[in-house]
Amino acid sequence: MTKTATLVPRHAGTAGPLTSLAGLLCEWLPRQRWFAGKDRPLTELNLLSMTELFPGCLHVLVEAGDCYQLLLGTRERPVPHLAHALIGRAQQGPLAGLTIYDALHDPRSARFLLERLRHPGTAGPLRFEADPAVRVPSGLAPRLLETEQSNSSLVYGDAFILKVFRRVQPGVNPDLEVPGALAAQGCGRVPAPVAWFRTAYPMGATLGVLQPYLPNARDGWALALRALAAGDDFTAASHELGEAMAEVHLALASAFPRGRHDDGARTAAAMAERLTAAARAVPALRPHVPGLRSAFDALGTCDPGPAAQRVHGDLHLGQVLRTGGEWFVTDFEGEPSRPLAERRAPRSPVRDIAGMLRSFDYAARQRRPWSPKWAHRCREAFCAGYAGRAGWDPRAEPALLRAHETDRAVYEVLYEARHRPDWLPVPMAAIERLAVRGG
Ligand SMILES: Nc1ncnc2c1ncn2[C@@H]1O[C@H](COP(=O)(O)OP(=O)(O)O)[C@@H](O)[C@H]1O
Ligand SMILES: O=P(O)(O)O[C@H]1O[C@H](CO)[C@@H](O[C@H]2O[C@H](CO)[C@@H](O)[C@H](O)[C@H]2O)[C@H](O)[C@H]1O
Repeated sequence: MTKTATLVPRHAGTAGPLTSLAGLLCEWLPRQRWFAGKDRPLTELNLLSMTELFPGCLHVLVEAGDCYQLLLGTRERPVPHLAHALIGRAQQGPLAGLTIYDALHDPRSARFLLERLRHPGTAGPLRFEADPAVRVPSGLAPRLLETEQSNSSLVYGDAFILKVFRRVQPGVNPDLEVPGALAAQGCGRVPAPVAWFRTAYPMGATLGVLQPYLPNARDGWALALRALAAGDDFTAASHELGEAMAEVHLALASAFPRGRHDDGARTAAAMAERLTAAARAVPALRPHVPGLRSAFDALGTCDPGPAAQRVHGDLHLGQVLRTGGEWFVTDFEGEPSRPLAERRAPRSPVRDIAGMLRSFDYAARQRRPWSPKWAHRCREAFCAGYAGRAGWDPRAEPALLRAHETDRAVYEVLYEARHRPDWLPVPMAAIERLAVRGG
């Protein structure tokens, strides 16, 4: 399928005139939801690699603060049905005269990409691999998910979903590593990878993962909002979610080496450091810093809870899917802004529990007037479900839970300030509450 694979050596593509590829990308990248460097104008980027994946589709890695993966469709003439995916028309450089699109929006390119995954092999520095035990049929119709995402996902015939990582870091991506390891443990709560692709240049890194698609699934966020709007109880679902998370934590603890019990003082110092960095970026946090710090300091004296282990790392209601009366857990990438080594390190499982508890609060705050009792009931049910399976009750050590919830709320403040400033009041309300209680 792949005819040629051209690796363009590291090459400084300064923005300059907006009609070069680099110039077009400097305009286009900051408009993408998954682009992290929105805080300042993008004036320069480096083209790290460019590989022809198939005729009319280039695989590109660019350095623009971080390394980003792009699939660029090139056409001789504008294509009206791809107008929404237009990057622009290059007037200089190797692509001069071509109209360039985000190829993931183009069904033709998306079909070719699936073909590549169905046939393991290489294309320049790219390597396509697959689980030989799973048969992926050809000709499945692609559709690009339009949900708010940190990456881009293509669904093929409602049978498989391909996540194309946008921000690429060296090393194996946990979203390939963890589901693979959990499948080997027989954990049925996480869809197992069936094919994936990586690059060897300019670093060894995972680029995308194909998994079975869970048909007719609704994510926990949509289900929680629906329950809230209808005045329905969500405690039974929350209880089952707690059980499911405990199962996933147990499987993670068997699949990966465990760490020691968290050293409270060290964890508190790391949390305080994240708070300092967040307060530097978000002035609204600054008055609360002393109160929030005292929530962390309590870690020095409270029970450390369960030993550190691999965790999900960015758990919230949007990461869990329900279908056939069961919960499934997705997206093991961790917090996208953190370095990969940190995301792969053993952490306290309380981190995940805190993430989900914060998510009940986020959901409750979508209703007017907001519904703290609803969130409280969900928290209790989730913790009870977790305790029943894991043998450890997250409510046993309130200071531990509060410190992790505070750390998570600080992350959320930074996340919202960068990506969705309109949402900032949601984690800020929690910050105000946690700072007072912590103080
Ligand atoms: N195996 C799956 N089956 C069905 N839907 C899925 C599956 N995996 C992910 N999704 C959905 O795809 C969307 C994006 O997935 P996610 O892993 O959260 O991406 P990102 O890391 O880019 O935010 C979410 O709406 C999620 O619910
Ligand atoms: O893109 P990801 O799913 O990997 O996660 C990032 O985006 C999430 C929002 O889409 C963000 O989650 C926050 O908002 C949710 C509601 O939209 C809420 O349920 C979560 O509790 C809250 O943290 C997540 O933090 C971020 O990493």
